[in-house]
Amino acid sequence: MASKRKVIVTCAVTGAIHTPSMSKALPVSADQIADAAIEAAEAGAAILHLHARDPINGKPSQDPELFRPFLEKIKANTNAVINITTGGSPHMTVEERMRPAMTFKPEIASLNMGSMNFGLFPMLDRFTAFEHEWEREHLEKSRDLVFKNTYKDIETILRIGSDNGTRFEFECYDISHLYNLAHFMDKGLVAGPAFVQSVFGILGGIGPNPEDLMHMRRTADRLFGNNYQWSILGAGRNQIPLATMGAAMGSNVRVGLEDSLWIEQGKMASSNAEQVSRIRIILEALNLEIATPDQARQILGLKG
Ligand SMILES: C[C@H](N)CC(=O)CC(=O)O
Ligand SMILES: [Zn+2]
Repeated sequence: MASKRKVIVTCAVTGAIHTPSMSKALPVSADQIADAAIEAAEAGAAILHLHARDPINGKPSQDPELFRPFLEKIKANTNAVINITTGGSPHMTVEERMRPAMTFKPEIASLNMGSMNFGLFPMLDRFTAFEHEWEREHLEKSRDLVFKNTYKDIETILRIGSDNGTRFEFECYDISHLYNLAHFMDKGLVAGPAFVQSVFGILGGIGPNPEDLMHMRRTADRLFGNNYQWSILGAGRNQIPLATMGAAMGSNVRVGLEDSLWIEQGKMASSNAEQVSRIRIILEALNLEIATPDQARQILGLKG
């Protein structure tokens, strides 16, 4: 009997989009981030995508010394693959964003495959009470915010990565980002299989509709053939439905409170692990199997 397809589950534990006043489940301190990540790994996440926050007010930070304590605790308690953000927060410079990946040389780092408007302000319709002033500003300022990752920025990050043996989770928020990735593959700066994380439902990028998924898949197949591993990230309420549709089409999946605070329509998730468990039940019901961290390393060609 043919073995079941192994699906790589990524959990994005805290991110830099949501703010502490939006959900009590959002991990902020190093211990909270570590414990949430370990729980998510125990629930089935093979890859842990990590950002850091100021422990006092929860503001996103790329200070390597804020990453160090939770990285040590996570590595002491799981063999999950560590994926460190280079996106940081859209309000940061490229130099600032690169610091933790350069310091810790992780197996994987995220890489946004282009510049874009990054519309977070629609969340102001849903969330109105904020403990810290920066939280409202963070959303308000996104009306006039461009997340910058030029071809020069991307090439710089790719070269640093290859020097450190770090491979990338290529965040593709739109079709043009797939062409940017193809450009760098043609230039020999990206060795396959490329781990393509297609992002759906962030204002400024592609929408969260089944046709958008199909178009991303069709384009990626044409550009990369089978020299890529596809993964689905649905923002907000689209997280579980799009991950389900993607997995049925052959993709890997990403969940976590960075991308969505919800577990279902109108119900907030109590933890990252709850989202991992929910998608695991669905994947196993689809007769698929969860990839272990070492299987994910093998599939993605990671340094281990
Ligand atoms: C939509 C996600 N925030 C994509 C992301 O995780 C970016 C990064 O950290 O580099
Ligand atoms: Zn991220």
